[in-house]
Amino acid sequence: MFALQAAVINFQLWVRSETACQKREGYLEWPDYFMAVAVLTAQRSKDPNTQVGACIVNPENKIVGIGYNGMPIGCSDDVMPWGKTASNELDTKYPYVCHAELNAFVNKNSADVKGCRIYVTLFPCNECAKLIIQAGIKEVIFVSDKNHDKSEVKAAKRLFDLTGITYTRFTPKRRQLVVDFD
Ligand SMILES: Nc1ccn([C@H]2C[C@H](O)[C@@H](COP(=O)(O)O)O2)c(=O)n1
Ligand SMILES: [Zn+2]
Repeated sequence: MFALQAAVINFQLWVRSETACQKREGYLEWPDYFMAVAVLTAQRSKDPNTQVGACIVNPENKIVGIGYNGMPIGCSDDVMPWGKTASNELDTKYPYVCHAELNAFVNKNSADVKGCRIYVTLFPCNECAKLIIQAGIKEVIFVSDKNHDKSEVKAAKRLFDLTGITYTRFTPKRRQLVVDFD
């Protein structure tokens, strides 16, 4: 009788420790993680209207570059214009602001980005599409396509189609990810 009880107890301990050795559930999966990095990076932007973030990821799921839209280095955010319209186009942000994708390439920490994918919060314009193609990026994952009717975006899609670069709207696994410093 005593021997039998001991055997039962041991078995229960084994079951409990097996459960504890399972991997954690609800962890952040790669796509949500990379897009969250792009979204968080966009929060660095000083653009009062549209904040964009980009995150370049290599085939080994390593982040090799991140960027957000901002004025060139040395051009004070407090002096440069941030408006969309002005009587003179030179007094708007457009001729000066560096796009998030451009900054992600410039900030890259690897020799090249061939075969990488880029996570962007806004669909790339034609100028960024050219950079994406020339750099050897194979896949674009985007959140917003709010400028889909603009020729910059239409041209970007034409370039991607011609060069076989895929572009996919991001479908998150989870709707919200809270960063809580508390
Ligand atoms: N793929 C893109 C498209 C745009 N941007 C930047 C450029 C501007 O700072 C802003 C767009 O401003 P809006 O015309 O919406 O007032 O977004 C970028 O970084 N990447
Ligand atoms: Zn662009």
